[in-house]
Amino acid sequence: MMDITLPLFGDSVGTTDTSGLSVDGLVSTLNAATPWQLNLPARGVFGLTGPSGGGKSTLLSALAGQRHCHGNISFAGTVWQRGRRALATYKRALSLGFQDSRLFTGQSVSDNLSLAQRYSRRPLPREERDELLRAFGITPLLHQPVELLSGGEAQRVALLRQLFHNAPLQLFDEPLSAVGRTQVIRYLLPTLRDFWARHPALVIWTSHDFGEIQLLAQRCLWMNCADLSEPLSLAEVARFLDGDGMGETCYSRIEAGVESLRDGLLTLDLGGVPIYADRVTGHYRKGDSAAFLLEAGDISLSVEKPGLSSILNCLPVTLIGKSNLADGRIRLQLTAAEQVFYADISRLSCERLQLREGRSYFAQFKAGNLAGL
Ligand SMILES: Nc1ncnc2c1ncn2[C@@H]1O[C@H](COP(=O)(O)OP(=O)(O)OP(=O)(O)O)[C@@H](O)[C@H]1O
Repeated sequence: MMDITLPLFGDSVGTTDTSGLSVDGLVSTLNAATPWQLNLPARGVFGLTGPSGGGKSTLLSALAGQRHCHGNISFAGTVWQRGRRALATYKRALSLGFQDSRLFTGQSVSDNLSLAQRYSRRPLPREERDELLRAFGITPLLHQPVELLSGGEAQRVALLRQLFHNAPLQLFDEPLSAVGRTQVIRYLLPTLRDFWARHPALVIWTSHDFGEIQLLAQRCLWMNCADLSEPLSLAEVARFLDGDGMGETCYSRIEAGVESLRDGLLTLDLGGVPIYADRVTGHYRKGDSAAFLLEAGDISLSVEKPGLSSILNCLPVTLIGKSNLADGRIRLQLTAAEQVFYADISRLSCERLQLREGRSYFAQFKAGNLAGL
């Protein structure tokens, strides 16, 4: 995974004036009927999701030059593919990470990471590498042969290897699918967000876990039956996922302004209402915008303002929609501060509270239920 950018085939066809990623009429064995078109800026995190077998991995390997295809690809002003002529993978300024980690066997964790750093054109300072090793829980594993790592450990090392390489285009193919969800949402995703804020790159993050994408990306590509969408809003993709039956656990993504962070307790401002999150590990400054996930099952609703409670968060909301879930519960669509989110409650609660669309209620949730901060 060397990070060398060269004009392709000499100066005659080598450069374009596009600074980001430009894909035009790209065809692999999978998508003759729907050539891929894609234009992304040089910086930003984009999700990529869609049904299994839709072609996501094929697209990533085509971008990396690891899959036979024809069409045009350029990145940062350099042509990577024109027609059937393609620049070798190692000459593209990218890294590609796989679900099955693909670490270099016969070497230790430390050897794998050192190699990525040696071939990086944007190497990280020592202190930052040490901090990432700690955040990813890799420090105690540094001298282990990679063959002895568990699936989740190997994925964390592989992801770290990509961060150490720090390429301008970073492609990820379900890189955290074997890592426990709590570790991913509470520690790894906030660390990644901090990392790309410090080291901007174009990142394409493929996952079946839409929660991961909601926490990392502002926009998302949808791939179904080899048909690639343009970058869509997260709300648009959430609608596809609902239609596809993939969204079993319903998370809402909410953004709020940072007020303060003291002793792991983060105070946020959501439309003038203070919201609290505890056990927060990311770096936040007053005035930042912070995004978090709230699971629909973690919200309770009251008709009247609740009294003093150990549940720190109490948000005035308006009910804008109700739908029946297959398991008998009711999914409520709520709005506050011009943001929409969901709460799942029992049918009995819905009847007892006599919930009506257009009316105002109080949504309560614990400080520990705000995930991803
Ligand atoms: N090397 C290959 N040879 C032949 N067919 C392949 C090969 N790799 C993938 N395919 C097929 O291409 C289609 C798209 O596969 P791909 O792995 O790109 O989908 P995906 O969206 O990444 O799926 P998933 O979400 O399950 O990882 C599938 O029907 C798959 O069986």
